[in-house]
Amino acid sequence: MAMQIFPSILSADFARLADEAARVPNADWLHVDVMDYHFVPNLTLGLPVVESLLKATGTPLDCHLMIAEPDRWAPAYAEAGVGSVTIHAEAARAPVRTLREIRKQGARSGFALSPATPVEPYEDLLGEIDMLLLMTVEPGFGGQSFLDMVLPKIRRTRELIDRHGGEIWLQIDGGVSEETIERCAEAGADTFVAGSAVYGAADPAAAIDKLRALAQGGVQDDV
Ligand SMILES: O=C(CO)[C@@H](O)[C@H](O)COP(=O)(O)O
Repeated sequence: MAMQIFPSILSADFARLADEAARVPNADWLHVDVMDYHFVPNLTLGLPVVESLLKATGTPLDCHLMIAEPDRWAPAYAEAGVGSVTIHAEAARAPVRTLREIRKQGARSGFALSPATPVEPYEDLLGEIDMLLLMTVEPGFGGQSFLDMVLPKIRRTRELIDRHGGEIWLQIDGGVSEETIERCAEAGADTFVAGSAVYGAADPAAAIDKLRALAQGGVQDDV
């Protein structure tokens, strides 16, 4: 299983986003946290900034919509050229329709679960999803501590995905660091969002290489 590292620009300098994207040429994708002060108690950026970032970097964008009305706004991100658009289970009112609309616009469809949201009720949705995101902190802020309680859910989700048989990425987001990434990989995650562990490092590109190697090691140790 290839391990992917997605630096979160939430921990980057928002006044220099193009430069910050260029500091991580070895990133698999760039993770963009869209927050609206309603679904989460924080406000970041929206579609106009994402459109500018698309022009400024060749790295594909993974937009994580932490907003109250994802059904209304998600398709526009896909239409703009974002490679992956993720909506939250707790906010979406018509997830099947919205996930299909994201795919119809040519993007990968992502579905996110906050730490206390169980995965089992969404098993029937797996056919509509290209990436399942398990939050390992409460959504809203970077720099929080990793929630160990999510590890059993990562294992159960890996089992569900393998049983489903599709090519669904299992993404983890929140508190991913050199201390936590091996446990997540061993539990079955293959796609890792890292904000402070990358942009808080003196050399963000080297931090990505280290995280990727640790994640790969977490899987190999388990075999
Ligand atoms: O979605 C979020 C927070 O809601 C994350 O993407 C954070 O930005 C991750 O930051 P670190 O925990 O890695 O610092």
